[in-house]
Amino acid sequence: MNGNCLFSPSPPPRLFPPRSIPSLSPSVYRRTGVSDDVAVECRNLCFSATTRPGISVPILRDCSFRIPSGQLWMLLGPNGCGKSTLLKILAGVVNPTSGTVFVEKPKNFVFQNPDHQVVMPTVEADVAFGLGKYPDMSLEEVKSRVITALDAVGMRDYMQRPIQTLSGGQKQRVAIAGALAEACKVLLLDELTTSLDESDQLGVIKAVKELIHAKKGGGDVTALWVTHRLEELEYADGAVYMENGRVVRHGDAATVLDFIKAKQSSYIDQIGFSLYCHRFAVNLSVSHRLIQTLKW
Ligand SMILES: Nc1ncnc2c1ncn2[C@@H]1O[C@H](COP(=O)(O)OP(=O)(O)OP(=O)(O)O)[C@@H](O)[C@H]1O
Repeated sequence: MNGNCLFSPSPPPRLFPPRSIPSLSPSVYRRTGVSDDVAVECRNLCFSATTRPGISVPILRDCSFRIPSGQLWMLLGPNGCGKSTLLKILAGVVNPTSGTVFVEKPKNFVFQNPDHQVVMPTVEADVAFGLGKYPDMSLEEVKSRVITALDAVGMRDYMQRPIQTLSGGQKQRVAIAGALAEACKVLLLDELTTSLDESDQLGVIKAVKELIHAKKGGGDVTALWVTHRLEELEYADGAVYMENGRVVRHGDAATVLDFIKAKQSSYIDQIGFSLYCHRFAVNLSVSHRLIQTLKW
């Protein structure tokens, strides 16, 4: 590899959102009272959006949970329950209305669509791109970080590949490697597998799980993964389940999965009972009409 191909002396202007995100309001993003083995913690977090006519609409209501360091957690819930809003608050892109948030730094946000995040012509240059903000870093250090990060996501053999020749899942892994190269401690991953085929979905989720459990890429990495797919819970250590802006359950993945399945089956039972009642009523009405007709 030719390390000199990684950078021009001054990095090109950034067209896309940075991978490392500055916190908006330090007063709500603090570690006060959070133990050292916790990577993410929210306490009584609320967020309301103000609509055009000036009406305040509650989106997140009193959300509290904590994620231990070095674990992969999933954030689940029905459409519109507030998952993306919560992730944006954790990323520091949106400020909460009240409550406190702690997210270990450096933290990185990986977007749903990798094309919004992979910006350079080759895999190697893309993973190195974020390191351009450390002008004193030697090329050897850059090279070593790029190799370690690509190794962590199983993409080392693709180092010289043009980005446009990669599949969606491979691009996701390159985006994750870019975050790891910057030695991030917390990865915030927004529905990465939504647009991927089944093998790419598994490839990305396994890469994240392996890097967390193998502690590759240097130190403990913690990930929070937003998903709609219940089957992805199988790969998680823990989960947060939301409904209507509230955290309804959080804890180990198996317990949260059991809770969601129980909810689903009670919902199916309710529908079944309603259908049964409906059919019974229809049958009754038909029988009644039949009797009337026969009488006539
Ligand atoms: N700035 C805003 N103004 C008004 N309403 C908003 C705003 N941001 C989010 N919402 C509303 O808040 C609710 C939660 O949105 P959010 O995108 O966080 O949900 P989600 O769980 O990520 O949904 P999905 O699973 O469909 O992606 C939605 O009803 C959304 O319309």
